[in-house]
Amino acid sequence: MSVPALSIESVTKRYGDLEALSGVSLEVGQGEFFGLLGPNGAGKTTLISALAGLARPTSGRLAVMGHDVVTDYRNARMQLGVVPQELVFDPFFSVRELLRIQSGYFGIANNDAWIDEVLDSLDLLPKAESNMRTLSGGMKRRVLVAQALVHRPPVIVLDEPTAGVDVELRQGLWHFIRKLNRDGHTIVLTTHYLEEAEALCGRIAMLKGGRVVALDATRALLQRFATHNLSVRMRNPGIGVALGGTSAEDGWVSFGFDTYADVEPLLMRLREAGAAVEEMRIGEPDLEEVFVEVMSRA
Ligand SMILES: Nc1ncnc2c1ncn2[C@@H]1O[C@H](COP(=O)(O)OP(=O)(O)OP(=O)(O)O)[C@@H](O)[C@H]1O
Repeated sequence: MSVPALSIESVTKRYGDLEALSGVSLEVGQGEFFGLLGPNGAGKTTLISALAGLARPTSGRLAVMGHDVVTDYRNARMQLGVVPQELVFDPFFSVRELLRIQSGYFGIANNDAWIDEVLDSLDLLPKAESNMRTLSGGMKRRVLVAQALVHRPPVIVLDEPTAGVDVELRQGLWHFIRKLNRDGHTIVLTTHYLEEAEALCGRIAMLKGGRVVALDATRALLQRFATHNLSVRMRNPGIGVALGGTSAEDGWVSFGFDTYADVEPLLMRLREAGAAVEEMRIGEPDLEEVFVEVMSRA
């Protein structure tokens, strides 16, 4: 068995009276595309800071590719690229200078060939000599991604990389990050865009109040919590309600169902009860429903 990309064991982080993380345990395997979801204040950024060695856990243990982030900090940090949420740069450097300085932090000299490759993949080559202060917000975000990659880390953590980013750039970023994942990198993503997490992540952990409240394959989460939905518009919606449906506007009545085999018997019962069906549509479960459900139960 290969060593896990991330191993997080019973991690607690206290800020004074506030417990930002309360015994978080999870493991992320090498090559996974993993989602870390949760409402504001759930502890996602705190967990990422602990992984990057920026916040020391009050108790528990974290390791990146088998290297403990406290006792073997340098090796752990070499294995990890973090794309932070905040856009903070020294405005006086050019993009290339910034990436050279970042390479220096990791003790890498003569990194220009790789820097050019990363800049090219992120469509930043034309801006390589521009000062950071002249870049747009979206370009700055791409520089953050480039910065996280200068030392070729096998594990990449992105903290809300698409917050406030336009559709085109968002798709470009995802294309790039998917490619990194296909090339073997482990990706951990936090996002408030649940559609994005659903499309990208193979497995998801949901955090609330510093605890893991759900942890499973994305597909399993969708199946476990969300039901499909059959909405039927009928002239006599009362019949649908009598059969267990929930009435909405304009004669629409909706029924939850678990598998498609349930649909036909449901339609038959409606027909037998004399319902005059005028229109119908089927809704698939989505991660947003699951998220709302998990958060309300936790
Ligand atoms: N340096 C700090 N000092 C004191 N409290 C902090 C500190 N950093 C975070 N917290 C608190 O810890 C809790 C978790 O915050 P964190 O930023 O990890 O949440 P998050 O899940 O990343 O939220 P968001 O989705 O808003 O980014 C919050 O209540 C926050 O106020």
